Amino acid sequence: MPQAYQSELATAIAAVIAASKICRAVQATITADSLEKKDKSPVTIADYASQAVICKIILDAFRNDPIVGEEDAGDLREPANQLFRDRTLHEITSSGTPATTDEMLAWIDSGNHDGTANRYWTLDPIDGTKGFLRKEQFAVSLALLINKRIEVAALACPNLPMGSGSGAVFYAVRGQGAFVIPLDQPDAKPVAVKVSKISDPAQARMCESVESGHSAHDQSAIALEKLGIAGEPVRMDSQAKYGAVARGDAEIYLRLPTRKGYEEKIWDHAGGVLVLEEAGGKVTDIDGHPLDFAAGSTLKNNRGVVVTNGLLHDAVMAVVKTLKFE
Ligand SMILES: Nc1ncnc2c1ncn2[C@@H]1O[C@H](COP(=O)(O)O)[C@@H](OP(=O)(O)O)[C@H]1O
Ligand SMILES: [Mg+2]
Ligand SMILES: [Mg+2]
Ligand SMILES: [Mg+2]
Repeated sequence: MPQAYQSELATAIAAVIAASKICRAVQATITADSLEKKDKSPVTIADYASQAVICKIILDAFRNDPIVGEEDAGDLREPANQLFRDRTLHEITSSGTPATTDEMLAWIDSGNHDGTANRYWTLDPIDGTKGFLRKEQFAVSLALLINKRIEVAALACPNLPMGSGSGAVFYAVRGQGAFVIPLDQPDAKPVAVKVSKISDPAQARMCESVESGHSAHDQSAIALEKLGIAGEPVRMDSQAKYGAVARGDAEIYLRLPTRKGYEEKIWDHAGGVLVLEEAGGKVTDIDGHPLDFAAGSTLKNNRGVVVTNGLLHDAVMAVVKTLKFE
């Protein structure tokens, strides 16, 4: 029997690779250049160009598929942002995708679905925009959800070490395992991705967001101490943290709530979660509940995220339950 979702997987991998190349080109040239969105978070020409190109590739292959993307073209349509808009178009066309301004804006806005369909993609065109601006880690994350379950994921981490170079593309289909290929050699033999076998909490390595506004660093420090882990957590932007736990570079990724009422976005997790689970890892919220991807575009039924290699999950949860949050 042919394996399920092979054409979706091939499309997803091609899309995140095409977008990663644009992001890399922009990251090599920008000097802290971003617009501020209404929620005060930054967005760059690369976020927009990545979303445009990925939406185009998905729609060329699966014309009727809804896409729940992080960005929309509202700000780009503002007359005041013409230069920003033109530079975004320039990045897209110079990557080899001919486009008019109207086509570009329409591709970006095709990512405006709300996550209520039976089948849809969710896209984070640049996850970790703050890391991208610091020229550190970021990810391009794409996942296909069917009947509210993640079935296919492609997660490109252009700056993550990979062999002797950098740039890793993780991917997974539910039930088929997780794999990684080098971003610059997509035809290389895929390598199976597996979590580490460490089961002693004191030996574990923990990662968390660089941004203390995205994850409570004071609480994770307490968790480290209670688990008996010496040293500092590794701070890293984006869903590269899911890749790091999936391939055994770390055993724990904590994302602890910093403020009441924040709802995690599905595009910040879907790609990473399937890769992690197919690599043998486990993810829940801080109460030990599974992440609920059936609630629209946010994980509104969950608070925080606890990721482990599976073996350490109970030990980590026992400590997380003693922490104090807003
Ligand atoms: N208060 C908050 N708590 C948790 N995550 C938040 C947050 N405010 C913003 N974020 C999300 O944190 C993501 C980055 O995660 P990390 O800090 O692990 O790199 C951002 O994704 P984008 O960079 O795609 O906007 C954004 O969606
Ligand atoms: Mg953002
Ligand atoms: Mg994100
Ligand atoms: Mg983003």
